Amino acid sequence: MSAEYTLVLLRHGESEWNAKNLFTGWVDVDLTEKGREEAVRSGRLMKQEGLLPDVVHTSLLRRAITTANLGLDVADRHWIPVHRSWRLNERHYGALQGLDKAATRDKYGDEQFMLWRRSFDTPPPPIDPDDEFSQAHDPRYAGRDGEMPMTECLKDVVVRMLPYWDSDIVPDLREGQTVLVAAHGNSLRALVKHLDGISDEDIAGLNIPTGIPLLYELDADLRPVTAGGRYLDPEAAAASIQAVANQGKH
Ligand SMILES: O=C(O)[C@@H](CO)OP(=O)(O)O
Repeated sequence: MSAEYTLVLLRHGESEWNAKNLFTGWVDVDLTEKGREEAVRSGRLMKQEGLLPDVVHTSLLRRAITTANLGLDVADRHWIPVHRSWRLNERHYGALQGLDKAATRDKYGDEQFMLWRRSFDTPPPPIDPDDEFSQAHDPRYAGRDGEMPMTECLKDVVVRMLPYWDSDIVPDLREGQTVLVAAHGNSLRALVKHLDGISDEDIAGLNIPTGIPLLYELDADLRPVTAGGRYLDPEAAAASIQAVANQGKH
């Protein structure tokens, strides 16, 4: 299999709610200082590897948008076209948005906590539209009434993300562009599941680190030449993956 297309996936740097250990989902929190440094470093890594994106796709959330901006600036690619879609947003965490992960684990137990966090098809309870952490009245989603999630499991994310992959990202790849997708832990898990053909069970064990570019070289059928792709800094990725997996533990 020879590499035909170049795709770079980038989860945003550490967010304020990652640092506080809160379920985030669609809540539009900013990066921490550490998250900004991670974003800058991601740009340096791309530049060092000569991986220069021609186009970037992001979610509608600040942490992904700012990560892409900071990284691309360092890589001198601040000028490339940008496309944004709610379909790349983080998984909507329903009524868990804004709750402390460790307290939620203590209250509901390990099994329920992991079902909500990592099972493929068990969504958390839906959020009340008038909850302070609901996006029901957020103008960026105006007119999306039918499509506006109140909670999502990973399966739901796959269903809403894949149409954008097919309609917007794949055509850029087929044109031979190096494509950067700057998104989120769970929207990228959905994409990686699709690319690598990971089963509904095994995807539970896959975590994406913050701020480390993940390179996928794809063959003519858009299949990864190397399963799982390659992190540009594998050591930092391994440490960060462990930290994500451990979230919710005291
Ligand atoms: O809170 C969230 O939105 C996500 C990503 O930060 O967390 P988790 O890794 O627990 O799915």
